[in-house]
Amino acid sequence: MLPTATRAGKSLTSSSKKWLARHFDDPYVRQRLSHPAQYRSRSAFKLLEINDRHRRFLRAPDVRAVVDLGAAPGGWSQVVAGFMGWQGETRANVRTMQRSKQDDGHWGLDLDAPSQHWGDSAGDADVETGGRGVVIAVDRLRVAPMPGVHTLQADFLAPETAPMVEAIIRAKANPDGKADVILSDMAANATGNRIHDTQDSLDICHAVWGFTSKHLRTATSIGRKSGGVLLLKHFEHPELQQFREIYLNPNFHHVLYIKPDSSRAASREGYWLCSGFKGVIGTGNEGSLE
Ligand SMILES: C[S@@+](CC[C@H](N)C(=O)[O-])C[C@H]1O[C@@H](n2cnc3c(N)ncnc32)[C@H](O)[C@@H]1O
Repeated sequence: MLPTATRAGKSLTSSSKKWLARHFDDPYVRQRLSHPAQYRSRSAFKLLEINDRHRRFLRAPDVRAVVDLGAAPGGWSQVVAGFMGWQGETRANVRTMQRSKQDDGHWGLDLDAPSQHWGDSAGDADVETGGRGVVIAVDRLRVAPMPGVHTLQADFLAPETAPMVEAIIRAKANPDGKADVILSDMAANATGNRIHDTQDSLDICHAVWGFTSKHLRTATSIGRKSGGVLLLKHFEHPELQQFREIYLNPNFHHVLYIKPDSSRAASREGYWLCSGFKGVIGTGNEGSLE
């Protein structure tokens, strides 16, 4: 069935109509809408593809703390929580999704509902099955609760956010305040101005790197040479390439550029999959596994 927005096409501008036509023609959007996991976003397929093709870093049984930055509406968090053995949607969420699906046929989530800053799914756990570890989902937008995922609605570029994320990691049975995997799918709204958009992407990459240098577990502490993984979205540009050379290449055993098939060809986005974190001297996160 066509989404309500499409059925109400008369009130849309021609560019919105074109966007909707492209959107619902997209095989990954179709896959999302029919997939039994009810992924909240098309982006979920990017993470599944990256994980399947490259080292299956999310499947390692020693992964017990994952930070998902730019998590809304929650597709990546769903994928990770699934790998950690968390299953199901909270009953309240299923109701919200069913209602929203009827209402807008789009994301399937009520993003305007009141925010749950320190969301703990335990109270809604009647449809979930228990997994191991925790996913911490951070976004400026609300991420509706799901089993195994703790949500924080905050701007990651604000200085007070990183300490809040660290506090959640510590509170969730990781007293060292460190995560095994850090994912960032954060992207500022594109303006079309190349200089502006490049600067936004650089700002995000710097903020994520600042957090990673202090809070990603090292390969040494995990005991695996490929342990300690950062997946970082960025926009392709020579300045971003420089960022990679200065901050990522020296501090990880492997850094791989990935443009998933599921990423739209017209988009300048790409991902760096960085594995085997060596630790950074002077951040309190030293150590290497040579
Ligand atoms: C492509 S979407 C992420 C999709 C998500 N990975 C999923 O699978 O559902 C990018 C997200 O980054 C978020 N974002 C952008 N800048 C941010 C910031 N400074 N702090 C927090 N979130 C941010 C946006 O709100 C948006 O939800």
